[in-house]
Amino acid sequence: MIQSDKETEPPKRDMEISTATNSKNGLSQILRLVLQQLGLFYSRDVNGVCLLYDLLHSPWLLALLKVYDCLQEFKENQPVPATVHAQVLSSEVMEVLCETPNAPEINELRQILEGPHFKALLSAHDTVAQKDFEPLLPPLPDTISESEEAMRIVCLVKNQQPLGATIKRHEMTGDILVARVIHGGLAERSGLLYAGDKLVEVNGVSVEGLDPEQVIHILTMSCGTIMFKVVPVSDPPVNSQKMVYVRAMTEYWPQEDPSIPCVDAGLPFQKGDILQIVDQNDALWWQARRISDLGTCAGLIPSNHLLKRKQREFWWSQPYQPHCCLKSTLLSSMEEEDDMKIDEKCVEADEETFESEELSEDKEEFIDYGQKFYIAGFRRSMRLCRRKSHLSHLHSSVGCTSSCYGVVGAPYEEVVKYQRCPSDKHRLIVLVGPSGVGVNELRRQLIEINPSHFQSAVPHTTRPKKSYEMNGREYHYVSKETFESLMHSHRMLEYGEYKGHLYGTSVDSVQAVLDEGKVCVMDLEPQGIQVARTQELKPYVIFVKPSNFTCMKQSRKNAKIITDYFVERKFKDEDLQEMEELAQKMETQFGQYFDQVIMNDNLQDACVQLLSVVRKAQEEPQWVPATWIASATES
Ligand SMILES: Nc1ncnc2c1ncn2[C@@H]1O[C@H](COP(=O)(O)OP(=O)(O)OP(=O)(O)O)[C@@H](O)[C@H]1O
Repeated sequence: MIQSDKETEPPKRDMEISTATNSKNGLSQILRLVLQQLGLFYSRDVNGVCLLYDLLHSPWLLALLKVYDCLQEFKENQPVPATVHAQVLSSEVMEVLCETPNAPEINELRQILEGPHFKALLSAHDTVAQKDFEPLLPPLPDTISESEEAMRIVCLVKNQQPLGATIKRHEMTGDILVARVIHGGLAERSGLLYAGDKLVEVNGVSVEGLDPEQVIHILTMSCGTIMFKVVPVSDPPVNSQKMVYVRAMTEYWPQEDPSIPCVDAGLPFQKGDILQIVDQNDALWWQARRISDLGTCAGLIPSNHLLKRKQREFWWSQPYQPHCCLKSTLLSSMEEEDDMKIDEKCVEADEETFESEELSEDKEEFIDYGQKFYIAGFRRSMRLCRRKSHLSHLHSSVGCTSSCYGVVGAPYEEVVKYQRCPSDKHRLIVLVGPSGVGVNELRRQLIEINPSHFQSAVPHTTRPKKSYEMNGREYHYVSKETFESLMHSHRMLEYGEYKGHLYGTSVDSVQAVLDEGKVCVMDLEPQGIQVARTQELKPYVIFVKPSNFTCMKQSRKNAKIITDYFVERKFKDEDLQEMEELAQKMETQFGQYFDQVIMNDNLQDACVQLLSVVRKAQEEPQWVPATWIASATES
């Protein structure tokens, strides 16, 4: 059939198509002309044309368009029925025919008028002509007892999806009530069931005296249409609350929660998920959707108050651990002593070697773009100081549960979409990752791509300035008192001690970069994220993650890590294992703060991804804590 069509008349030209758009010619006429045009491409075997040709040529589409054209025609002509009582007319004709003497034509007409199809046709005609589309209801009984409650019959067709309502038993009366109707579910979409409705019958079976579980069993066993007889609640609840968006600061698994009213209605979520809260009417159980699944029906989540209570209970039930999250990132003197012992045992380098290492690193801190640029914030001592706090954190956090941070803060953080105006300062870009994963390498590469746009913050130190250094370039050299005053006034994003000197990065150093209209890129220990999360810096946090051990072993075979011992050495298997382990811990403990995760396997790919993510962070709308925006408008 298609082949014969391919050989049909030569295609008509544009003239015909333009006349075909005249409404009188109808859609099927347009389709006919399109098919003729397509015939030309079909014979030339142009890619995809066969598919389009077959689709447009399908009999169902042609039939549909004909129906459409007919309806259009009737709409324009606006036909009016000659009579709205065709059935009555037909009966009258039949009566007349019965009195008429027998003749073959009269018998034939009688047969036609008595035929069931014809009668049905006349009935349909009258229904349409009288516009009588309401269903025929049985008349109301003459006597209705005053005490009888008004009932509502609700029929729902159960398909693959759940009904979207939960039930409970009234503590005093024992009645089975609709406890809640899930937003977007079948029951809610029907508009016929409300929280508080009393269930009387399900599929003709009385629920009086039954347990909610028994009612659920009846429902589970039913398929197809389910009929509920309910006594409607006198005041159906109206949800007038505005939609709220929150970031989950902890995780929740309904299957593991024995207190959830209905496990199947629960919404599991992970740290960092953005949730749309659609109903907070219940003090204990809210209804929410993940923003990645807004089309689905909502699920139950514990309210802020309930989840906090659960976290507290869980926390107290755990064996005592020195919770690292409550500690300062500053090393205790005891840990420092231990580290010194390790240094004494393993290191044969002296201060002089250290100095020359620092000197050699200085050379790398320049990038050449015809002109020399100095890149601050990559100093070995600063990185080693960070590494120490990193390791101390790793060791002290063994056994620290993932709920640890959740207990300290709220389980949900209200968020809003924030779009940075071009005149606003840039958002601080924070890179986080386990030691050696490539945080500094990526940061360095990003700055090298555009040093006039990306910049690091200049750290502070209490160590004396060396002869070849410049205040405000390698470091801001300050006294111990000044450093400590910055620490105590919370102006330090992170700080630590290395070889008896303090090192750290201040909010003001970051601000200085942002004030110049540049994007400040810094790496931070994850404990520092909370300090950096302020309205003034609006940090966008990127977690740099290692890939699996085998891939890392391959990609890092020529790479070197800096060590405590003033030398760079090749990666060992233990380094890669430790990196993987630490990355997992970081994700478990701090995943709620990560705006983006980048896997650093192939360096070039990771770099391209980083550039794109950083651009999006500055130019596209992002979810940020509502307090960042509220405080901006209030001030
Ligand atoms: N994707 C990669 N492929 C190969 N080598 C890499 C990759 N990423 C980083 N490296 C190399 O791995 C080594 C360690 O990276 P980097 O110094 O950036 O680590 P880091 O995450 O900053 O940790 P630290 O500050 O503790 O040293 C460097 O030699 C770097 O060039």
